[in-house]
Amino acid sequence: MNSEQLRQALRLYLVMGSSNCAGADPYAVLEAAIEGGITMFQFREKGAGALQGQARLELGARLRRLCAQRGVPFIVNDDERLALELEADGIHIGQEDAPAAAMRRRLPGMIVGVSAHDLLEAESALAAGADYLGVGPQYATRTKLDAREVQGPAVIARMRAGGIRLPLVGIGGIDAANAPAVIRAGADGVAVVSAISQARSPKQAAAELLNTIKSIGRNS
Ligand SMILES: Cc1ncc(COP(=O)(O)OP(=O)(O)O)c(N)n1
Ligand SMILES: Cc1ncsc1CCOP(=O)(O)O
Ligand SMILES: [Mg+2]
Repeated sequence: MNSEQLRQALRLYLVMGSSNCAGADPYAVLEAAIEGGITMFQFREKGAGALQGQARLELGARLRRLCAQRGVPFIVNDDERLALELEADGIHIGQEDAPAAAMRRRLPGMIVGVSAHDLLEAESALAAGADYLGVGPQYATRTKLDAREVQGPAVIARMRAGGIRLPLVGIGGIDAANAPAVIRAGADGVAVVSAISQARSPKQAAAELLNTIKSIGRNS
């Protein structure tokens, strides 16, 4: 996937694990979200109540197959071994995870996404060979209890003004109402958990977010 294709894939990025689905079946939630138009998926089986071991692997394999059937890139959060086992399209790592340069070397051909909270981290991720950045939390989030301070879209504008041209998504507390500010600040797309996975209709929520993003267009 070239950088322009990756920008397109990042437009509406669903990040989700079984504990984010308010009791609903994660397979059904992902299927509905794909019907609504999500363009990328990250398997993030993390936090209280998350599946472990074989159950985690089995759910990951089912979600991976669904993404492959529907042509949606499948990314694994944090776990290099799981990414290899599931033949993922990529991995997403944060500042507290394995170094991006090592992932780049050890997972040839995979997309490597890196979390960045400021211009310095964005520059380091770029130097380490990151393919895209996840920047947040943009707004208050109840999904990630150890999230850093809320940054607001201004952090994305600062990265763009500082010369960061990498494909980039905002994450954290994003919904259809505030997504336009994130895109206008220079993001290629938005990454969301609860706005889709906990919506009454994940399909409708995804479709509404995608329409909103399309109506703004890209700025970077
Ligand atoms: C697209 C995207 N951006 C940021 C993150 C957060 O990653 P990280 O900081 O490693 O935190 P955890 O998700 O691992 O708790 C992400 N997962 N995806
Ligand atoms: C994984 C992650 N990284 C920064 S905020 C966040 C959680 C975003 O979840 P939500 O979209 O429900 O606020
Ligand atoms: Mg992580």
